[in-house]
Amino acid sequence: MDWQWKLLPLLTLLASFLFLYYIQDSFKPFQSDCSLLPYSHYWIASKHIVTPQGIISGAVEVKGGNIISIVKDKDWNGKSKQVVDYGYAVVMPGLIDVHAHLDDPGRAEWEGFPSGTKAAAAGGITTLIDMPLNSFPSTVSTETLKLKIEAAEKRIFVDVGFWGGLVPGNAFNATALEGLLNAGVLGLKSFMCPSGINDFPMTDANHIKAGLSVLAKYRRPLLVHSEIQQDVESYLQDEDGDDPRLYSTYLKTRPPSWEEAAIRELLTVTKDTRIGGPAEGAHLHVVHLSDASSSLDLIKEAKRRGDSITVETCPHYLAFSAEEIPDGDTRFKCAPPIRDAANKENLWNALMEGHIDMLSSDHSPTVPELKLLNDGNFLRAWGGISSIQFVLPVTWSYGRKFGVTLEQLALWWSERPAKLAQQHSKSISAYIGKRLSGKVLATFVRGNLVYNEGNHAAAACGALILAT
Ligand SMILES: NC(=O)N[C@H]1NC(=O)NC1=O
Ligand SMILES: [Zn+2]
Ligand SMILES: [Zn+2]
Repeated sequence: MDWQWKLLPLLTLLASFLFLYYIQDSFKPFQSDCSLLPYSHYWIASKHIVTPQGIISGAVEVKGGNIISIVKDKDWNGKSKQVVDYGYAVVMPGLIDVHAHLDDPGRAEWEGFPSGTKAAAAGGITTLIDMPLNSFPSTVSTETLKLKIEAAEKRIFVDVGFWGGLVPGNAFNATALEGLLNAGVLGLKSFMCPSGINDFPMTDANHIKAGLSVLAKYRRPLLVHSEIQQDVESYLQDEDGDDPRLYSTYLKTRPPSWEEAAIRELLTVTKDTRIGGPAEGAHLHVVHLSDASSSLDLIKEAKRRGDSITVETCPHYLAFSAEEIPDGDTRFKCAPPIRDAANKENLWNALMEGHIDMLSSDHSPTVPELKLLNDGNFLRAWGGISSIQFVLPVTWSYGRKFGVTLEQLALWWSERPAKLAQQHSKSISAYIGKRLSGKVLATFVRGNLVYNEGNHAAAACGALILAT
């Protein structure tokens, strides 16, 4: 049913132009607030087009919202055609961000659907999957998903899908979970430590096991924030202990052993996802891995054993290191925390070697007041980094030292995330590649030029992506 649903807006568009199509030639300009381009049939030309068969010089033909052909220079004559020529700038698949917190409804002043999806478009992201927490209420039931959908409708500039929340209140209620999955969430997300959001309590291995058995039937993934509190006392210490304005004070409160403990616990459950196991068909995805040592080793071992498990990390763990975070600069506070430079290097190595499967933003903004920028108290400030607009240039800039290729960017940011969310990337974006450090020039979503050098399309024409 999925493809039919996606075709619907396309058909509407086609139907309205059908009459004109027959009396005019196919290059007839069309007027749509959805796109900054006045054509629905055109070619995107570039010397660097990232395709599954490697990088080519040529053009991508787009018609009625779909890519209908990709041609190499030698087979193409651009004359008398509608061409958007990006020269040496890179044309590549749009990014799919599987981990973003848009806080609409309920906390739209942190980030709303319009602002968040415009920032995504400016960053080359053409699809984002919204996390079930930080909005109010949290997305944990069919009713609360409906509120999300209502808040998003006609207000999104890129495509948006939703993860549902797995919480103690629904974990043992298969009917409730099935209702949520039937209503269209692409999978579920849970926390193994306090989430910082009151109506999103944490789950333990029993909740997760129960959730996975329902997800197995739907063949949809469970995403887990994998940290378990180890030493509550050090976590709670504050003024009486070390200086809360020092990043090192915060770092000590969330050691790698938290991640390791959570992943160790998760692996007791993921063994059920092996072929022939009781939860075959379910998949577990570890979000925002920060610890590149024991935690990563455990995941590698589970993959070798045949568990259905993947792992992501985020640009902030690849770009920053604990040593360089200035005192009181709580913009860098996130959980799990940014660790030392050696760990960052190991995360890059793991990514390059294929042990980390994909990247996501974990875009988790809030209002400046809750970041406590004046106090600079790392222990009390909101944990979460606002980043959605910058992830592609950041990955490219910091990855060059490690020899990152454009194909790898497409693998980590488009292909693997698409597989996790069971989406097929249809969209394309262009950004300046090798000669500069990487800047998104333009973003196309379903054939619409939604972002072009600082300008956004007038209308919010992103599609809602609901699982069927
Ligand atoms: N609630 C929420 O967004 N938490 C996120 N922030 C962060 O830094 N890590 C998270 O899991
Ligand atoms: Zn998290
Ligand atoms: Zn998150």
